[in-house]
Amino acid sequence: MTLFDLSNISGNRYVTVIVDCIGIDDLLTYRIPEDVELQVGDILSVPLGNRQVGAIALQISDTSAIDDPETEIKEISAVVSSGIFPKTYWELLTRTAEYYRTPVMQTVKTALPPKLLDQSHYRIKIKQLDSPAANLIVAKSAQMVWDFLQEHKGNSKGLIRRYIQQKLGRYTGAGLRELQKLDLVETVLELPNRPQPKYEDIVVLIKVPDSEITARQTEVLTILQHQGGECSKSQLCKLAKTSASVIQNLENKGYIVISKRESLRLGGKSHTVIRDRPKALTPDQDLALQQILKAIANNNPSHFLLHGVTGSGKTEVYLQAIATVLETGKSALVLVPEIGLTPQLTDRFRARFGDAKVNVYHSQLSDGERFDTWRLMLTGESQVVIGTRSSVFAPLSNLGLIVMDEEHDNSFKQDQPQPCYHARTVAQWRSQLEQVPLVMGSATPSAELVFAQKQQELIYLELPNRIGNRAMPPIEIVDMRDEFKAGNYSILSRKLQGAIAEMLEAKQQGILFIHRRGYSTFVSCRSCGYVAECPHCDVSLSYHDPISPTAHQPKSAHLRCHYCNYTQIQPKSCPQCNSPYFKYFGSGTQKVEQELSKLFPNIRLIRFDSDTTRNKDQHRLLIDQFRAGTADLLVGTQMLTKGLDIPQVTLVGVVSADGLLNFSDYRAGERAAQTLLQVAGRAGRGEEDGKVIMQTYTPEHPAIQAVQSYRLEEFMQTELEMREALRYPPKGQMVLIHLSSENAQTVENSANELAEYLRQLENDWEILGATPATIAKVANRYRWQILLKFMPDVLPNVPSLEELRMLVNSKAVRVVIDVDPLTIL
Ligand SMILES: Nc1ncnc2c1ncn2[C@@H]1O[C@H](COP(=O)(O)OP(=O)(O)OP(=O)(O)O)[C@@H](O)[C@H]1O
Ligand SMILES: [Zn+2]
Ligand SMILES: [Zn+2]
Repeated sequence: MTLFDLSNISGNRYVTVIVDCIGIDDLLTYRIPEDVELQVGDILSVPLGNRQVGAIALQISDTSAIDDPETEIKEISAVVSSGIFPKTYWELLTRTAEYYRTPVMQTVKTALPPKLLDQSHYRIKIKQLDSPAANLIVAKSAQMVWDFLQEHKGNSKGLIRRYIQQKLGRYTGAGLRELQKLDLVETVLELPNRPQPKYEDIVVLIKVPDSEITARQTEVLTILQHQGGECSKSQLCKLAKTSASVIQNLENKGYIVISKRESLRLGGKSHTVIRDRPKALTPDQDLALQQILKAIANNNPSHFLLHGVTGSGKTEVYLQAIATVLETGKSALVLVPEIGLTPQLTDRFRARFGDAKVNVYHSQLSDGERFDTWRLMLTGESQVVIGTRSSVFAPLSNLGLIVMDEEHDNSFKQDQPQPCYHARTVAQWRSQLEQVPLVMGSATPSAELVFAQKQQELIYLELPNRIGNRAMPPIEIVDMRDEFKAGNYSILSRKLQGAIAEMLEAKQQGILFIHRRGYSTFVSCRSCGYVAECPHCDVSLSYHDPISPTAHQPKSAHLRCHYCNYTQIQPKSCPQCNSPYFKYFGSGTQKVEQELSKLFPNIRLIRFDSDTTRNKDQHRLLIDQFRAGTADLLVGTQMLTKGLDIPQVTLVGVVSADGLLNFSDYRAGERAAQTLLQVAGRAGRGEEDGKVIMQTYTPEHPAIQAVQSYRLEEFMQTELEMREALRYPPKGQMVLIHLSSENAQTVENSANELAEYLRQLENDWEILGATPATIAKVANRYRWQILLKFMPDVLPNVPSLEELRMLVNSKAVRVVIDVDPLTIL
């Protein structure tokens, strides 16, 4: 405010806040008391009705947003905590809200863990016990609070703010304010204890048993030998049913050595592992690392694409870059597609940096765990945070590097709740705001990054070969039409059957991939063609065998809706014509399982799909079992494509590539090529060579051709040219507006009216729709959509979610806005 600005003579300042109160999503405005200093992002306590609630300061200004002079603007009660967020944090959140056309409040809720604003997590501490400033206390209230704090000075953690408030009531706010001004007290967010490293005794065999020792001692050493010559002392005691003294005796005699080693919590359990050492890099890895290190050293917000075939050592490059970041006392953020599916990755980080340095953050954590991890990030200590998409908002204050692994993965995009943000887009902003490099890695880069590379907006780093120059497994394409002609009606081609037989013979392991679209098995009546449909959705029900291993499902054969989970028992006869004969369509995991058991009666299978992996530890368990060799073949869906690194796998089979290709979506080709190449990359990662067999009815499809030669570059170039011509993303931009309602007519009318209104706005955009969604009804809600297509500079003209809600103006219609949708089906 300048001296001559008369608009605000009173010197009032206002703050716009979000409050922590269920049901209140609006931004509220409060007056800032004259003697209070505020920063955006401060945590406040404000009056709301007759309560005090937590709030976050979002915007500070000289003018209030409230025009009505009659409205009384209340004062904030207190600043609970100041400066706990990184400076640019709120800018990142507001930019996200703006771009994704969603209210700030909703965006903030996505980013912050629950209960953050709860005052009981904040403590007041005396800064210096006998500070002379204590003599300067004037007000009675300040003196009361000061005396109260003195009384409790024995408590070194300080007092919970709410507790002081309970004891001293209305004096607290004003009193604390004065003490804070005199710099006598400080507010701290209570931090949970960081887990301390645990150590364990490890026994290592150094001399094989000989005639010098007793039979019992020989037995203990033999057991140790069977454990690979190394295991923890406690485990050896258990396995050999012996005591610590017997083991000590063996050390004294020189057969073993006992040493302490850090025990790491891998996959939730405690494991004692050798701390992993950095590997000597290959020249390609080193070249990539050097460029990243240069950007780190110069705080250069460069964006890197680390393009490396599967198994080329990308993770090793991340690890070494992060080691440097940690050495300089800064933190690193590592974004991964789905933690549950990649426990191996987390393990590798823990093994390299130790438990205490690595925090894992994802949505499967409980509220309490999330809150604790969050607070650990706020300490400002140097650390690595590995997490799924929402960790792009991790409040690390001294960030040195952002890594995004498998950047092409669709799970980086949020579909609900809104904002429907893409973590890659947000990560790019964050890199710029915080002046840190961003490394995006992939074996199959997304069209967005290929486009950015063409525009020279990123630095391209390549790892063209697998570690140890291991060959990429050759990919054989089997034309399923030929199988049919040759009289083979099995879902498995002769070639794939042969390869499985060979694999079993050689006692190797394999993976069979089934696309999720082909996952469903439909049941239809042989005489009248009746197909059971979900009563709540516009889809057919899928058949599930009675042998399901999860407890959630009925014991008998049943039908289930994959959209709303509606389940019913498979009827004994057709409800339409009473015929008892049904036909089973599709090639779901269960059907493939049955076929395999028929062809190879002794084959040991593990089924890996959303039926068998309901609970969060199940993924890991099944993968661990498979790794340990308890099965020959892992049969599963999409989930198998992600980062699975099992050296014994020599065969990868794709039952049908067609489900991926036959999509009307403009991204289908890109997605199919990426998925198939990722699946192929699971084979031949160990000593033995691998091979891949892909079954399809359209071997001539360009995506299949590209995958077979392991070269997506040309394919992606053609894709991009095609999309550019149509002004499709990444050159153009899209926004999808979804409307849904339990009332079919209401939603249809609203959708049509909205589309009509948008057309009249005459922006430089194309409007497609309103049309019913591909699946027109889900969980009893009728769904319509409107697609906007434009060049990126038009985005700010797209109505925001709030505006759309006003335009639709019907409580019965739910509106969702999806900027940069990944599917427009
Ligand atoms: N320079 C190196 N020397 C020896 N081994 C290495 C080196 N770099 C990586 N490795 C090992 O090679 C294997 C593959 O490396 P890594 O997992 O880093 O590859 P990746 O590109 O991340 O693989 P994917 O994309 O398939 O997950 C790992 O077992 C890793 O420990
Ligand atoms: Zn029938
Ligand atoms: Zn349903």
